[in-house]
Amino acid sequence: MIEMNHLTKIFKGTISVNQLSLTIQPGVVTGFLGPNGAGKSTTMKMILGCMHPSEGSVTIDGQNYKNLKRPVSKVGAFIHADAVNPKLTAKQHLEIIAAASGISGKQIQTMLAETGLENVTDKPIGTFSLGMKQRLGIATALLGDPETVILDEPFNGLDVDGIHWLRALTKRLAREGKAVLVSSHLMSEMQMIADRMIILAQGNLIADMAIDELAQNSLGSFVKVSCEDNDKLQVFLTKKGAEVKQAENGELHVYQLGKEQIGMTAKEAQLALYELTKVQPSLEDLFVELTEGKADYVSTDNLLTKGRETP
Ligand SMILES: Nc1ncnc2c1ncn2[C@@H]1O[C@H](COP(=O)(O)OP(=O)(O)OP(=O)(O)O)[C@@H](O)[C@H]1O
Repeated sequence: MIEMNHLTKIFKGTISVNQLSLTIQPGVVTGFLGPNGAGKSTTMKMILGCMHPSEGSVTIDGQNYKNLKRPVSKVGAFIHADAVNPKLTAKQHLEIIAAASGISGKQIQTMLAETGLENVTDKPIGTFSLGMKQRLGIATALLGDPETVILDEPFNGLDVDGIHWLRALTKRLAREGKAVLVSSHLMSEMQMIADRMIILAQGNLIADMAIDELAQNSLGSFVKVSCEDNDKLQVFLTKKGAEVKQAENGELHVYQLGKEQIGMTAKEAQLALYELTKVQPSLEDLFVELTEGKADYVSTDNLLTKGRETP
């Protein structure tokens, strides 16, 4: 489990991560979503002790990363596909890490099989495609069978098979009870795998909720309605307190009233309904809605009094 408490990073007066207080729970896949420069990588680097917070703190199972007794069994991370020596083979790369961390050779074979790299174990990493390097990075992260798994943009460069494989893998890791934090720009991908979603924009927390909750809380969900006289129904629905927008094709998009209430209102107005469909916005719609106008950089004045820091 990862716990952040007012976690903040300031680079030369600019806030990159602003007062994040969050918990990444075991047993679930938590999606970490945000546009370029939102602060996802900076947050992950602070979790992993590669960067010092300017303010606040972050712990893994109650400890700072540097105080963890056997870090490989606590947390495994994939941050950069290129953070490897290209002259080494995949097997040599994993052997070096395993030797340094007291991990058995059997576990190397398991990870090579798990990540689909069995046939290229003896090839230099420099000859690998981006997708193969991603797989190797994930194998490295999982080598110590860690309780917490952090994957930064793991879907980059994966082909269709790789995407399916990674979806299944992240879900399985969560089912095994691990805390799985996955960052991505790909909202559709996050929708497929995440149980919970953390959304950042310009370092600020925009949302931290279960996927279902996120969709329900959105003002964007509505009921699509069509009947024999849409104009007449619109008048009736507005009287009941609904907000109604008429689309270009004439159908009504009804907010703040449920399907049953809309159906009863149509019955009252003696109108035959042709369509009554609840429309949940996609994660992409939600993201636009949640970040709109809320992502401006906040003033750094207060934080700057507590110091500025470079990495
Ligand atoms: N070492 C650094 N020095 C100065 N500014 C930095 C440094 N690292 C990150 N930043 C700034 O912090 C902000 C957040 O960057 P970060 O890489 O964490 O975002 P991100 O959400 O991971 O984006 P991306 O998906 O593009 O990698 C950006 O404005 C970035 O320019």
